Amino acid sequence: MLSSSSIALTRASIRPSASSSSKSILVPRPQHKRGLASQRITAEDKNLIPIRTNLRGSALLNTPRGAGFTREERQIFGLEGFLPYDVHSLEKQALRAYNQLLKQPSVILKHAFLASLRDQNQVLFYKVMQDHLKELLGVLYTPGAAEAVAGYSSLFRRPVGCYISFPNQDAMRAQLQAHLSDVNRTADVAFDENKPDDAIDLVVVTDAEAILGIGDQGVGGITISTSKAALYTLGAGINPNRILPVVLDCGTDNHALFSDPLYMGWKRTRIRGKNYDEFVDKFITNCRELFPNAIIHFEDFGMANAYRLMEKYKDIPQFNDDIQGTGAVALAALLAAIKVSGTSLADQRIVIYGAGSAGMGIADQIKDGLMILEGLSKEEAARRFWCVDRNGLLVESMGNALRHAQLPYARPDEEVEHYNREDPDKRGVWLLDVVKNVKPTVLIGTSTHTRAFTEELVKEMGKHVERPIIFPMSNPTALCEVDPEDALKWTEERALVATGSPFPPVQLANGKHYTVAQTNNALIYPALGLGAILSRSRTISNSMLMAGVHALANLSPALHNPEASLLPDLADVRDISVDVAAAVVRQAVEDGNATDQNTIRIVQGKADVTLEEYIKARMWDAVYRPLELVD
Ligand SMILES: NC(=O)c1ccc[n+]([C@@H]2O[C@H](COP(=O)([O-])OP(=O)(O)OC[C@H]3O[C@@H](n4cnc5c(N)ncnc54)[C@H](O)[C@@H]3O)[C@@H](O)[C@H]2O)c1
Ligand SMILES: O=C(O)C[C@H](O)C(=O)O
Ligand SMILES: [Mn+2]
Repeated sequence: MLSSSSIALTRASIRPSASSSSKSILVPRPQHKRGLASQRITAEDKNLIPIRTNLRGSALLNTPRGAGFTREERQIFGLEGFLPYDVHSLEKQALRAYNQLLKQPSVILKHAFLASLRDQNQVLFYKVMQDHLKELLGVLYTPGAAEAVAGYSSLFRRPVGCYISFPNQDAMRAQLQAHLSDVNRTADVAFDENKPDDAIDLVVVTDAEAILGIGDQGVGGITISTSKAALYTLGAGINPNRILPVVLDCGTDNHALFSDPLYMGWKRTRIRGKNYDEFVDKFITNCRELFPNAIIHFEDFGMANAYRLMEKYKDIPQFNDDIQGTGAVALAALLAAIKVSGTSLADQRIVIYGAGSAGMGIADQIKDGLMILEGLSKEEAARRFWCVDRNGLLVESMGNALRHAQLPYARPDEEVEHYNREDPDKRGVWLLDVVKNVKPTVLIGTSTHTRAFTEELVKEMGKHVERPIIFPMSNPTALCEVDPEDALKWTEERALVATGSPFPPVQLANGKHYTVAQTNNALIYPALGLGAILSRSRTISNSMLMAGVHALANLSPALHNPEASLLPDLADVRDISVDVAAAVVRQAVEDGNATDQNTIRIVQGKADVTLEEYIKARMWDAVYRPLELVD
């Protein structure tokens, strides 16, 4: 990503391709102009804008393109003796790298290969990923990332990202400043001048207490931050050099890590309470001061902290991906599913299994949908939900055992007294009882409880509803509540299914294939972030989220073909992101949240580019931009 306010090149100021002559590399720097002229830059032009570097010789190999350095660049930068003779295109390099990757025998080794490739040659890494996105997302991101996080300390080769550790917190500002200086030393940060306070657009931070469905992973959580960061680049073209992936090492309560002699994090039980709050607050305050334009993405915090922090920092540009990103993608899939089933949102009876961050985030987002789209009151909307957690259905008498976010959804105890129960002696009301009594139209899994949606349960649901909507959203794959193939089989193929992790298409009796939508927040968070960054939004509001939901739901293939996937393919995330980010930007402007004058003028129709063109022109591409020698 580049800073929208700092783009200042017009088409006329951009030189032809660097490979045309050695002189072209040495031409004087393009004239920088500020202001609205910059809106005319196009998606093609941006890749011809030179990267300026004062490095020479082998030092430049750290701004690597390996065999991709052109003949001219090799002469000018003194690289000839460092490289084999032949010049290889990025395409050829990508082919070689991909062939090497294929030789890795397991997902974890493939993940490690990709991590090394990213360290060695960022552009090549993104090119390989982009060329094989569908296949490699599952290696780099969910489910592959889970294994890499869990095995972090044994697999470690070199540090990536930013480690902020509780025992070192006194020097936190200096640590973050060191990262900022590092970013500012990176050649490919901005398309024009690199203003020191403008270099970081995005901070992706985890405290690693609730990584995917695999729990507390301590310092290994950095890999979820770096994986999510890579998705921002792949999915929304945010410049990878302008993203800071962070782990807040608050200790760990995972005893397996604790007793591992190779564990690399801080070997203490997790800090809690005041110590924790002050530590996080110090981090956020420093980020706001040092990176004033950056948005903050919270990832995989434990539920209690996740909700508290989201509320505490609601006035700054931040969001919690597990709560808000997941809620948004689930609502988009649900809007598509109800269209296919020919029902309305207000008609749904929704059972959520796993009332944690994701489950309650989904409930909140659907509740907002019911209020905005169907005109229901908050209370009426909340009555559409039955949430089941470890102790069974959430009911009012659970009192203090209910978490704050769960309170609106607790059912009156009288209601369940008359339930037919499998086992009336059990204290709680369990999922099967709930399904039998509620006869839900929608069943969502965010429980981490593998195969909890049993044959009996799914068949029971299918008895009462023509098109059961079943979203087993737990990640990674092994924790999914039901295999989509089973859900379809047990409902005579009537179910509308979407999962959090990728699943192959299911062959139907008629020989056709049912594509299972991957209802993963990766389909929306990159564009949400992009929209917030481009508009320099003061906050990330619910209405911006809802705008993103509608844009995503409108791209559902199922709207045109009821047999098609409920959501567009994650492999097309980059195109999807243009529409979603545009919707987010428009909403930010409409809400008065946007502060970037360029985007405001474009949305108001006062510029000669469309918002979509402008967004595409600001996306970072995996290409070798020409190099420009400076002293
Ligand atoms: N598809 C997506 O985009 C997406 C996004 C976020 C989270 N998730 C997945 O959702 C799952 C939960 O994540 P989270 O962040 O909400 O975690 P969380 O820990 O906040 O929530 C999990 C909840 O499930 C409950 N639970 C655990 N075991 C249970 C059981 N056997 N029966 C009933 N309830 C049980 C827990 O008590 C907790 O309330 C994870 O697998 C995660 O990967 C998916
Ligand atoms: O990381 C993912 O795959 C989605 C989500 O944020 C999760 O925690 O499972
Ligand atoms: Mn997550």
